[in-house]
Amino acid sequence: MKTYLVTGGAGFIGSNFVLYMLKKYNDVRIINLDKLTYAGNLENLKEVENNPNHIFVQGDICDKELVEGLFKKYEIDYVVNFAAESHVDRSIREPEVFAKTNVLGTVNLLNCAKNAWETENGFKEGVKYLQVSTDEVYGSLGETGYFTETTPLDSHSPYSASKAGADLMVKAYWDTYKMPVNITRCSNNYGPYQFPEKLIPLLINNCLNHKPLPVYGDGLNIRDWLYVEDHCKAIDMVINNGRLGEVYNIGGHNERTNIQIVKTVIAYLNENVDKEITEDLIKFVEDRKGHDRRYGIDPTKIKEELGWYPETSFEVGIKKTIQWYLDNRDWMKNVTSGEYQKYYENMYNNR
Ligand SMILES: Cc1cn([C@H]2C[C@H](O)[C@@H](COP(=O)(O)OP(=O)(O)O[C@H]3O[C@H](CO)[C@@H](O)[C@H](O)[C@H]3O)O2)c(=O)[nH]c1=O
Repeated sequence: MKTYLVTGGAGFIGSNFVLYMLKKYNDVRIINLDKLTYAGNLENLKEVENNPNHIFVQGDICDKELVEGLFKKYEIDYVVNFAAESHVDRSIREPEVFAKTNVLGTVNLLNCAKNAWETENGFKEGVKYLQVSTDEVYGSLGETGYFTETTPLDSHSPYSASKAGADLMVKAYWDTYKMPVNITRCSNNYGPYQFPEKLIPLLINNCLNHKPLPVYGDGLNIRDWLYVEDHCKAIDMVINNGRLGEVYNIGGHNERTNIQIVKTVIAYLNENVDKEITEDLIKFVEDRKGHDRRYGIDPTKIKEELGWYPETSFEVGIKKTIQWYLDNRDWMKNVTSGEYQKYYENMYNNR
């Protein structure tokens, strides 16, 4: 039995990872540490609520005593750090919280892991710290070319700067102490349980409520979309087989302009749900400050070294995703109303 400390496991990618791992393996135990900010939701984990291999702990990755306590209480083999403030627009308004959670939180996790895992001759056998990072640390591409693992870091937003800072701390623990680590850098994820501040669920939510669809700038910025389950599969592979100290880029090779995404969502909902959902809802608005023009990942390294490939094409993934939000309208209502958060805060405070 391997024990994982998964941080941010009630958030979008984190909860998908927890569900993926518990479905795939009977012999893993997951300690799920999540602060339950606005973007984390225990509703995402309902399927594993009664699974004895899933232990939920509400708390902050910056809390040294708490994290140290988890290492003392459980024999942790792997740390997978999903916990992060992740929304670029928010980071432009309030950068401090991004520096605190993303950089200092990562340092705290690294340090607690190091203290627990270090032996007289190095590190315990088989342990690993995996940092879940982002392609945004590489900055913005022109019309051609792709990010590879050797592309220099050139982050622009406070969000991506905080993620780059965290990545450099992880690298420092490898370079300085030879602590076993990996860093993964993914492109834009989409799928179930994504908080509707991010483009795709925001579009779905607004369409269903006949609200305008805000498109930043000219709508021609490009993102490389990755179905979240394919990302989870890649992380599992990197934990098990990634070469120590290495970075792996994870991307679906699905580049789309934002306006293409907007039109795809409208077309699906118009055809399947409501004829009043039309392109008239599109509203071009002021551009995001420092808006990166294009992200595109070259996933050759993870494909060649670990045999990873994305299983879900964008055409299939986007339909599955929209349908999931249609089938889970209560989830959308709960996460946007904050009701769920209050309910669970009470529940955990009363334990
Ligand atoms: C929310 C929103 C976004 N946009 C644009 C901005 C971007 O070009 C694109 C996608 O925006 P977002 O969904 O906020 O995602 P983006 O800024 O690319 O960053 C995401 O993808 C990154 C990976 O590339 C992750 O590291 C970030 O945590 C994640 O938030 O859509 C709009 O035009 N209108 C909107 O209302």
